[in-house]
Amino acid sequence: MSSTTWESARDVVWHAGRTRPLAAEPVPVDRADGRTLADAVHARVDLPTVDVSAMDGWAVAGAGPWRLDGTVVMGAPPSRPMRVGTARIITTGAAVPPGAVGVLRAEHGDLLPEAPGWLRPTASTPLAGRDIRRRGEELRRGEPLIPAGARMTPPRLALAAAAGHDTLEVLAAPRVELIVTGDELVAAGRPAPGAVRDAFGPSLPALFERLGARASTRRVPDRLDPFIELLAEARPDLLVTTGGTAGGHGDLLRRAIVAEGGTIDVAGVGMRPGHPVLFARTSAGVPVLGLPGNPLAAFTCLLSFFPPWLDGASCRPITALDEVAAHDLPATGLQRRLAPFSWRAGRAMVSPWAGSAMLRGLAGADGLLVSPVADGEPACVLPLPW
Ligand SMILES: Nc1nc2c(c(=O)[nH]1)N[C@H]1C(S)=C(S)[C@@H](COP(=O)(O)OP(=O)(O)OC[C@H]3O[C@@H](n4cnc5c(N)ncnc54)[C@H](O)[C@@H]3O)O[C@H]1N2
Ligand code: MOO
Repeated sequence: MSSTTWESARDVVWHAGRTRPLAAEPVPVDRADGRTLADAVHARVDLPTVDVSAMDGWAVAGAGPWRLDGTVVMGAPPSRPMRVGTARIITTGAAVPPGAVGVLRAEHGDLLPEAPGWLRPTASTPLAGRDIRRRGEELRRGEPLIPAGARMTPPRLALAAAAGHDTLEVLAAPRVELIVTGDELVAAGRPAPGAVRDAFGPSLPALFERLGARASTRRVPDRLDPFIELLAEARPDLLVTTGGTAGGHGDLLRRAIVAEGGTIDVAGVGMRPGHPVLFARTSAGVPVLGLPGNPLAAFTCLLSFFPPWLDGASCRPITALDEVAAHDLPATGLQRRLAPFSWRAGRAMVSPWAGSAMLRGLAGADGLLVSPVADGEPACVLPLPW
């Protein structure tokens, strides 16, 4: 299969995710922050559940002065009906008794010193319906509140709890199996001249965690047989490999996928760095994202293709990217260039360390810029999850 455009490759990966959605599981509301909803959340009650006071003061019936007639108990259902000419002490959020015309704020009334137990207004504000939050004015029972595929945030947790939910159906965190190849790699210490310290083992699991996934990591020798065996046995939601993608004599991944009986959907993408990236499925249908070994290329590919895969597997549309008009990345046609950038005076400025094998640019960047197709067009921004 020949090289695919960056956009089409993101679509292919999204569709692959969509055909194998993540499993759903119930979690208590207070454990659901950051999780993705498997089902839409609907209101289980009207909010407010009854007419409630919006202020501290008195619920009043008829025009003043009023005779004081007790206190509304906070959190209790609406109390006995009020008679015209009476007032009841009420606090913010307490149920307004039937028969009340409105709420007189504490600062707008006075207890009469000459007539204990009587209240008079001190401001001439109309009282009909005043400072009452009506039952269901925020939401109605059965109304959809948060759509399936949305990520839970603290205010969404608050909304779900307020609407009566104890548990939520969320998607299981995707299980990623990360396979790091490269016999030249050393796992610890200061690399000797010519040696290469493994940059992915310590960083990509953390990146997956930030993207909402759980990764386990394995090192595999640069030999075909163990790789084929691994592909045949792997059952994660997504298998991610690093290295061995380029079309030279190594080309370990492509040969292993074909030998295992898998299917290659994307063999190379019109992007730099990252053009040898590969997307495939094993014979058991497990999706495989093959990242190039060059460090920046691996990151540009992961940040280009993992989020669309996760959007698909979470049954939501592909997340649209922000655009930036003020940037210094030249147009490169359908062959996109991706570069770490920083904001300077409102302009996205590309890092001088944007080479495929470099890490220094990304380590200090605000985002990754994707070059426009034609001059004068905005560039788009791949957000960084840190
Ligand atoms: N004949 C060709 N050679 C290359 C091509 C090509 O099209 N034809 N493409 C170049 C591009 S572009 C890239 S990107 C790389 C992709 O290489 P591979 O995916 O095959 O990866 P390796 O050969 O295993 O490694 C490349 C490079 O990256 C270093 N590396 C690998 N893993 C790690 C790691 N975990 N931590 C740090 N550095 C790592 C590795 O040592 C190599 O230096 O191919 C070009 N060549
Ligand atoms: O695609 Mo390569 O990643 O330019 O170095």
